[in-house]
Amino acid sequence: MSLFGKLKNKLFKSSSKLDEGLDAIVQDGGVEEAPEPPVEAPQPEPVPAPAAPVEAPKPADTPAPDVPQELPADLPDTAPDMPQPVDPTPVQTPVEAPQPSDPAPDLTPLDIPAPAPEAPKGFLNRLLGRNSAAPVVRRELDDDMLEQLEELLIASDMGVDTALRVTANIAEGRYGKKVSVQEIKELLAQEIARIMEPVARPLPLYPKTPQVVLVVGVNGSGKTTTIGKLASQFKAAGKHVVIAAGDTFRAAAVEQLQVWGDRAGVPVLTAPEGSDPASLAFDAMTRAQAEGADLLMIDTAGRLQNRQDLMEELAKIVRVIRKKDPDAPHNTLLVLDATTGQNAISQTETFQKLADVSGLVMTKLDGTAKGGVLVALADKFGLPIHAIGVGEQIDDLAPFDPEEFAAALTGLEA
Ligand SMILES: Nc1nc2c(ncn2[C@@H]2O[C@H](COP(=O)(O)OP(=O)(O)OP(=O)(O)O)[C@@H](O)[C@H]2O)c(=O)[nH]1
Repeated sequence: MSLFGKLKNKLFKSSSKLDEGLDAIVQDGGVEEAPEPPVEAPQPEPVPAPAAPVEAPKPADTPAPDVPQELPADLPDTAPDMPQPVDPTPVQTPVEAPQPSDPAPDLTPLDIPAPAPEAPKGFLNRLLGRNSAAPVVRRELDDDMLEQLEELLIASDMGVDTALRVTANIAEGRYGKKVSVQEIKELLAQEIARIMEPVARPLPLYPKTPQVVLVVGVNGSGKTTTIGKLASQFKAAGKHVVIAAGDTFRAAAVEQLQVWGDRAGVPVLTAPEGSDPASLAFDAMTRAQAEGADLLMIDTAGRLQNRQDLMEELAKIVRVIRKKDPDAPHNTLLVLDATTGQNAISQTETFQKLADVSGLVMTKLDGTAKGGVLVALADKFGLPIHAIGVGEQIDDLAPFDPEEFAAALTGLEA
């Protein structure tokens, strides 16, 4: 299965709440209606007989057009949202994160047949056993329905403000009209994709190295795993990566990061338990500069129980690495766990006060029904979403694709 197919499947697990809720809303008070009459293919105009006989070309002589049958239907020509390799010539503007030079085997599926060209309308439905003449339930988009919709979006963690605005946008110009489940899903997916589009941006890469990426987030949000996955992607793209295990207070956290460093084939700098994380960050910066590393990723502690301590710790790390490079850290990634729902909002607020957060990675989007919080985050903070975690394996970090996400969240079938 392709990476995108896999991602979609994983994300679809998160859709059930919204998906089922939308079905229920339209069914509730909806009326079964006869389907629209099938659209007939236009008949060619009768052509008047030519005055003189014209020899028609023999179809047998014409070679059949070479129609590719094996194109992967769900793969783009290039992976537009995947991180792109960096041009070695220095550039002033940030460039996107690199794409692994060794594409995962998942990226080359060839067994998904492309739909036959020129298929008549309804052909696919008939092929899939869907009766295009089956009645469709439609419900009038009235106050009751809009209220139910708002409640559903709020329950799906989109947040009150976002839910109200999305519902209002859906109602605009359609109030009093009848909509089917498919139509409401399409409208909702469009609204969600529109909100998410501006924040879907890969981690920018800068020509100046080492680029320092400070990784923050509460314990258990997936920082270690995300650092390991990112390191593996950058390493595969030919980047020299160094990791600093900055959560020096927990031996288990350091060990875990070493495991991920080994998996990614990237060195992990550690310091004795309880030592100063800022001192480790300074040493790591020295080593990264000496080795000509492209990226230095610094893990940090996530103890929100004592915010003052954590704030001072993060501030000290930043002060110290700025002695080596006044522009560092170049990115401060906040890692959020999607399964925490609305907590992700308060965590973002808190970490924005503790550190200069420049972008987000949302983990554990596989198998959660709380993916809606991403919409609220995008709407409220507008921070770039660099990547999403969709599993515990090293290749389970994907670029964020707003349309795919919106379709998965609403249960919209392609
Ligand atoms: N299903 C799933 N699990 C994930 C994902 N990302 C991380 N995890 C799991 O979440 C748990 C916590 O991840 P860590 O990377 O250790 O989190 P952390 O923020 O470093 O936590 P501390 O080490 O406690 O600070 C682990 O069991 C990971 O396997 C993801 O995208 N999907």
